[in-house]
Amino acid sequence: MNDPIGPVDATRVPRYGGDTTFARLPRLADVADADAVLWGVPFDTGVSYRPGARFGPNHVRQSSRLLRPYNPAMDAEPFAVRQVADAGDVGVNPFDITEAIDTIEASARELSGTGRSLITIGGDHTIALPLLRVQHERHGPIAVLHFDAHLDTWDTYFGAPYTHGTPFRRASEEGLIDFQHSMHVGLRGPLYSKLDLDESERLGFAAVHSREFARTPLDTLIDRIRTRLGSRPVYVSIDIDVLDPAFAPGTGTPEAGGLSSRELLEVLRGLDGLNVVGCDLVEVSPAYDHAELTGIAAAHVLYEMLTVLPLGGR
Ligand SMILES: N=C(N)NCCCC(=O)O
Ligand SMILES: [Zn+2]
Ligand SMILES: [Zn+2]
Repeated sequence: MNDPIGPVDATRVPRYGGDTTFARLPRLADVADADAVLWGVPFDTGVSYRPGARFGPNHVRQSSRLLRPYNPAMDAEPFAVRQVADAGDVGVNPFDITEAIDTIEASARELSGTGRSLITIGGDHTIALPLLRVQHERHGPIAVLHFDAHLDTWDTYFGAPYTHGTPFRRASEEGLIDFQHSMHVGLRGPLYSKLDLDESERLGFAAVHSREFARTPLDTLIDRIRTRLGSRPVYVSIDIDVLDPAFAPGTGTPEAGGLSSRELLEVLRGLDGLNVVGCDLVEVSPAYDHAELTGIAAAHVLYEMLTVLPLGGR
C-alpha cells in the first residue's frame, strides 16, 4: 500500500476554504484505492416528524473542517494508517421509498467493493435497512450496535413498512440481525406502549437505556456492550438523536434526557479492538441546528468511528 493521502494541511491551506469533503480528505476518485469509504445518502422521505435530514451529509462535511490528524484520546492517527476517501453522495429518489432503498443497497454494495469499510452519512434512519442487507451478504447475521433515543423496531406508520421508525424490525424479519449479539444504547422517551420494549427484545435487541448513564459507571456500561457484541462482526448505527438535544438540537425527533457528546465519544472509544465492519450516522437535520453544534458532534462521532475501525486488507 502507498502512504495514504490524508486531509489537506490546515497550516498551509486555510480550513475554511476549498472543497468540502469529510475532514478535508481526498475524494474516492483521487486515490488509487481506499480502505474506508465515507459517502452521503441525502434521503429523508422516511421521517415521521421534522424533515431535513436530506441535508445531513453536506452539513456534517462542512462541520468536519476543524478535525485534526492526531487523536490523543486513542494515541492514533486514523487517516495515516488507512486510506480514507469521500465518495460523495448517491442520487436517490425522494418520491419513491422502495426505489430509494434499492438504489442505496446497490450503491452500498458497489462502494464496499471487495472489503472496504463503508461509513455512511444520512439521511434518515430508513437507510439502515439497505445498508444492513449489504453487510449481511458479506458477514451473515450481523451484531447491530444501535445508538438511538428510539427503538426503531416499530411495525408501520400510516400502514407504511419502510420508514425511519421501522428499519430494525424489517432487518430482524429479513434475518439480517444476529439475535444473540445486538443492542440498543441510549433509549429514552415515551413509547406507544410497554409492549414496544418486549417486541424489541423479541426482535433480537438487548438495551442500555439513557437513564442508566446517570447511575452506572461508564466502564461498566462499556463492558456490558462489549460482552454483548463479543467477537462477532459488528455494524454500528448511530442516530444523532441519541445525544441530548442540548448537544444535538439539529435533528427531527428530539427527546430530552439524552447522552452528552462526551459520554457517546467515550463509549465509541470503548469499541476499540472489536470487529467493527461498518457504520452509519443518521438524522442530522441542519435547519434545526445552531452554530453547527449537531454537525460538529456528528463529525467527532465519525472521527472516533474511523479511529476504532479495524485495519484490514483491501
Ligand atoms: N429518529 C428515528 N429514527 N425514529 C424516530 C421515530 C419516532 C416516532 O415517530 O415514533
Ligand atoms: Zn432516533
Ligand atoms: Zn433512529
